[in-house]
Amino acid sequence: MDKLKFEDLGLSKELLRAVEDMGFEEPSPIQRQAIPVVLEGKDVIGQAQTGTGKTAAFGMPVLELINSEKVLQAVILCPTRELAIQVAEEMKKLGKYKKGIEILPVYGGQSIDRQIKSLKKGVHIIVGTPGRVMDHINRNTIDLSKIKVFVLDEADEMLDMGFREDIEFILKKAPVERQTLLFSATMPKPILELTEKYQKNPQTVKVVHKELTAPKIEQYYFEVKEKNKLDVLSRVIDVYNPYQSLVFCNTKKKVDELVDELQSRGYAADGLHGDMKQSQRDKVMAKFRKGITEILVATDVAARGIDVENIDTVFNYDMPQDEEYYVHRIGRTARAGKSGRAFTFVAGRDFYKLKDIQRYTKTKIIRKDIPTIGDVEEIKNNALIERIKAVVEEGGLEKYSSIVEKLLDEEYSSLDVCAALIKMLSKKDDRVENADDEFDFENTGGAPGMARLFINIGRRNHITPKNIVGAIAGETGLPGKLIGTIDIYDKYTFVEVPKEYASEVIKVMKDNEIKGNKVNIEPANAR
Ligand SMILES: Nc1ncnc2c1ncn2[C@@H]1O[C@H](COP(=O)(O)OP(=O)(O)OP(=O)(O)O)[C@@H](O)[C@H]1O
Ligand SMILES: [Mg+2]
Repeated sequence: MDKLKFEDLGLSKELLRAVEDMGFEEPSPIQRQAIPVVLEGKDVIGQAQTGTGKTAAFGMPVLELINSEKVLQAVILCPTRELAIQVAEEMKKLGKYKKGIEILPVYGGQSIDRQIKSLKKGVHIIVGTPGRVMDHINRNTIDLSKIKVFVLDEADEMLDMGFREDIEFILKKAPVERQTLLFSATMPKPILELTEKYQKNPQTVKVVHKELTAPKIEQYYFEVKEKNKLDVLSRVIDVYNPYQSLVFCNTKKKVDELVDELQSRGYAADGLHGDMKQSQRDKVMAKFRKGITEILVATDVAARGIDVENIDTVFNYDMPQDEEYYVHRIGRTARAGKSGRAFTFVAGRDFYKLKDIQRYTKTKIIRKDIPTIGDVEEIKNNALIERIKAVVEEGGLEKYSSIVEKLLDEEYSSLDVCAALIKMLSKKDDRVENADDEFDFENTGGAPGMARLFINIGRRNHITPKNIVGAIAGETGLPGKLIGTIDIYDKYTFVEVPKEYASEVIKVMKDNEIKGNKVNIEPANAR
């Protein structure tokens, strides 16, 4: 069975040529198994891991099942607009040599008039989202009476409660003798029971694996506190240096916030969610596909089906709501035989969900230590050393030598001069100075609700408790009465501040000055 080539699957030479153009050397297992069954005219439930070519597994036989008569013969439904666009693109590539076959993506947010114009010209296959397809049915601009084949990509998602009514409405408009194909990486039982209703003697084509997730994804988790997620994300990105990554949040608001924060830290990040205008969504996707955007922060709108070649890392910044979503989210990496990594942030009660996910996917998600500031620095230093070496190797430095000589004449050592230059260089892209995730304010010995902080002020000649409270209040905007100093010793003091402000106080006061004395501040239990 595994020896079957594209030529053995009963496909026309037009499709074989297209597949060759696309660089597919041999069919993937789901393609080997599903294509002949669909060509035989059977209904199919196709399940195979993410990134294993399910699109072509239904796309190729769909293209073979239709003829050039100018009527709508196939409908492919997808849960999101981005996926509809992508699947239509792949279908167009596959159908490149099938002359006179028109394929049209039909999705919300795009001018309906323009779609109607295109539909009027005669279209053989539409790839659409349920809402917009329904809209066209109601306007009589789509006629399903000649439909031969119907595909639900991401079938479980499409048949989930949210989409079911729309799907049923659409399916009822198609002839009963049509073929119905369902594809997804996940097929939860309740959905399988439902398929009876929509299919006739469906044949299940399941590429069996022990685990549900794609095999080449290394799966890790970090134990984090909610408030430290941003710093942990920055550190992990700095240390692992992903080529392109996808970061999943559970809400649109969180996506917007995280994008702002990442951008202000200097990362090439962008966001994608359902509240954005379609033109904006299209721009974001185009920039991400081109590799201009390195980090795409998204809601689950990007979880299913999206195929971007260079995503090597997926972050579950928020724990996915259900097990299936974990599978689809991390499946945005390690596609078509490549490898990838998935990092899941586990905060508090998420731990129980993590266990459920592992049970469902039959995989082990391995705990990883959060990179320390030291790790980040080491990586950055190494990168800097490499950069400097490369510049030295490149040569052409004569022009700058005279400046160095001038400095050396002034009795600075060459070591001092170099160190100063490196300091100037690395200040530019220092994104993690404020990282604070190591702080634990639970056992600082403060009064209830308060965190006890240790402050070292060096030579604190004329510093009084009032000075300290005043400085902290002034710098942080925290009401002075909330801050209680405990004791001033020779060179250090303890301060108590409300726990929820403690990390902010440390951030703001660190490397600050009180009466001309440098402040060093940390939780009392960190010493
Ligand atoms: N036979 C093949 N050989 C090489 N690459 C292939 C082959 N078939 C498909 N691909 C490529 O593999 C990638 C993943 O395919 P596709 O998007 O169809 O996966 P999928 O199984 O639908 O995944 P998901 O469950 O995430 O939707 C695409 O870039 C596709 O072009
Ligand atoms: Mg797919």
